[in-house]
Amino acid sequence: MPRAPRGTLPPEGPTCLRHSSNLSLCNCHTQGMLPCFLGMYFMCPLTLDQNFGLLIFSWNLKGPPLSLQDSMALATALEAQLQLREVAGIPLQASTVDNWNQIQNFEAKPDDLLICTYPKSGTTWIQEIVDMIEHNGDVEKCQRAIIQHRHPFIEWARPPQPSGVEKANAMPSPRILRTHLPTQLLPPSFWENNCKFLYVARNAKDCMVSYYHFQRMNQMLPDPGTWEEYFETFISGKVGWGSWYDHVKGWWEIKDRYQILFLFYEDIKQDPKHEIQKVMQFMGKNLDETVLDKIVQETSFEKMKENPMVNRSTVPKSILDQSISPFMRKGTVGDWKNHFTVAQNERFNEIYRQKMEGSSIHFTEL
Ligand SMILES: Nc1ncnc2c1ncn2[C@@H]1O[C@H](COP(=O)(O)O)[C@@H](OP(=O)(O)O)[C@H]1O
Ligand SMILES: N[C@@H](Cc1ccc(Oc2ccc(OS(=O)(=O)O)c(I)c2)c(I)c1)C(=O)O
Repeated sequence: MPRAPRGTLPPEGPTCLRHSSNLSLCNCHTQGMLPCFLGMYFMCPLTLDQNFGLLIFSWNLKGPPLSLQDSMALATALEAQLQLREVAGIPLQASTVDNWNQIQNFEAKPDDLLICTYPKSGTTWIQEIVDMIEHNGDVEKCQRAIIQHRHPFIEWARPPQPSGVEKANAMPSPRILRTHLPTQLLPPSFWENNCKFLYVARNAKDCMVSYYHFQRMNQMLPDPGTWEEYFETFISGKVGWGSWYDHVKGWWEIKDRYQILFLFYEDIKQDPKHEIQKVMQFMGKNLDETVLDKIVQETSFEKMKENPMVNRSTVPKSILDQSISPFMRKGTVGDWKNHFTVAQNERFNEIYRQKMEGSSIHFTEL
């Protein structure tokens, strides 16, 4: 089905993509037969992933068709939702910013474990590892829900669906939660309750590449533009959850002051059993060798790519278009070498040196 490029409106106004006609003329909207969704590049999906549902306006028009002017105004409002907004200089989703008070007032509990990552650092991977450890390697228990719903995402908000905070509040303890927030934006109660934090860092170059392909396929995010353009966007930190450098430095700097297990994607890749053992000990669990081996196997990239509970295949194509780039894309270390030019690499290395100056963090890949 043809789709208007992100961030632009077709000249005739928004379109009902289900029926490929102008929204204001489309019968399904005017007769109130269907709960319909404003067109543009939103595809009237009826099976939206819960997390994204409220991005999209829904209505049942029983009255006269929308005028071109009204439909343009609605489309503009929707487009505004796609833009990131800032909290203390960090770009976040608009709906997260609207819900900021609730997020900041979240009441953590002392036995909470918070999975923390910069986007595209292996969040899904560590979530699956943690879930398998929590459930003693029981694959069926880990199939109870898609991974997005297993560990509440504390800054996620899509009213009127329950927010990440509301989901966490409804969850029995001990809770496992997740966030992409940098340290300075974390709800203070996590520090006050001396919670456990599990941070996974991934080298900046592979993160950039992974985020670029994710923005290409995620229809709810601004189009990343060309690779050259995205290179600048990423370096300047104008992406969701802000600058990679500040995020990683921030968590690294405080790791010895709190209960933080700081892991590297590259280490998990190189020796998964060893790193999974560290996670197990941090969680206060003791699993025997055979269970550990099973967890290594079940959380391999190859297995997870085929697992519908983690590979995002349940998310509609109108949101995550995996024909553009799969969510489980490559899962390797060093894919940046297939993207960076020699000049980009030299420039990146110099910027990296400046931004990371004074930090003792060391990545095996960089
Ligand atoms: N089991 C696994 N092993 C290695 N990488 C994995 C993995 N599961 C997911 N990933 C990778 O983690 C990245 C997604 O991170 P997140 O879950 O934080 O969004 C993707 O990287 P690539 O785009 O480089 O393939 C994805 O392929
Ligand atoms: N600005 C909007 C829309 C919006 C929608 C999606 C979105 O992207 C992401 C959501 C979740 C993510 O984390 S993860 O679940 O994949 O780990 C990521 I990375 C990107 C964003 I940013 C914004 C709104 O406010 O509604």
